[in-house]
Amino acid sequence: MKILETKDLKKYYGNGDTQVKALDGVNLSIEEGEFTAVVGTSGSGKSTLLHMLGGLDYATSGTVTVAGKKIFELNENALTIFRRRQIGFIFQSYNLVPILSAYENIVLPLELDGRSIDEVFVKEIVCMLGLENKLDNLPGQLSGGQQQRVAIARALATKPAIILADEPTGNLDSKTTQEVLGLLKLTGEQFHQTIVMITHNEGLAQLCDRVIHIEDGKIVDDHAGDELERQWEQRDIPLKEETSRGAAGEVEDEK
Ligand SMILES: Nc1ncnc2c1ncn2[C@@H]1O[C@H](COP(=O)(O)OP(=O)(O)OP(=O)(O)O)[C@@H](O)[C@H]1O
Repeated sequence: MKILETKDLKKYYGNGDTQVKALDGVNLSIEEGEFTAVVGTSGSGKSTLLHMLGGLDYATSGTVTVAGKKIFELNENALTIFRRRQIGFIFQSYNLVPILSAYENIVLPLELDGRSIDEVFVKEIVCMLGLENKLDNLPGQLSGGQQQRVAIARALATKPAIILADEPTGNLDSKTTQEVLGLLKLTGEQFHQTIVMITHNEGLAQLCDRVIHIEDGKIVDDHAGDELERQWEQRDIPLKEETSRGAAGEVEDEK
């Protein structure tokens, strides 16, 4: 089932000579349960695309349809509620509330939405992510990898239609990156989640079901992930080095 679709999606910033076409006609269709990586050089439009998919901002033109709903037809209040219920966000900087425990952070979006907490489901997520002994810790008492696992649990707990991850392992060392990404994949599969992840790391992108390359606000390539790379958990192979943020050519060469 198609869970996410964009049609001729455009986002322009500014006017006249200084206008930036951050997204310039993106057509994208994502099936439920797919784990998609969005790769591109700095300034190519990745974050703008994620913001549009998550309804954090309105587009200049075009549509985004999430779970059958054209999100830009919603007014700001309705969009906020839709976002809270249907989108799970995972950011590079974790974005946990420092004065709340790991458990309180995980269930916060449910509480903000006045929803009851499915304790059995939350426990299942927490156990899969290996957080059962860390639930009382404040974020400051957790490692970066643990904090990101809390953020993954928080994103999963609301059972959103899609999870959007912006460089979720950007602040982690390579070993923790593998661990956290492996857990994101595993929990995504277990709970049949649809995940769209921005990354600069071509090696990480190849672990996903699908890899989309974006340049100058346009999709320039869209292909399946590397089947061999995706079996890295069993083979314990090192990931490819991170691609350069600045060089468009290197991303192309990596394919
Ligand atoms: N609020 C804004 N106002 C004006 N221009 C913006 C704004 N947000 C983004 N841009 C511009 O839109 C283009 C795409 O930016 P975007 O942040 O989507 O790129 P990105 O691929 O995520 O980059 P990075 O990898 O460096 O985070 C850039 O040229 C950027 O300068």
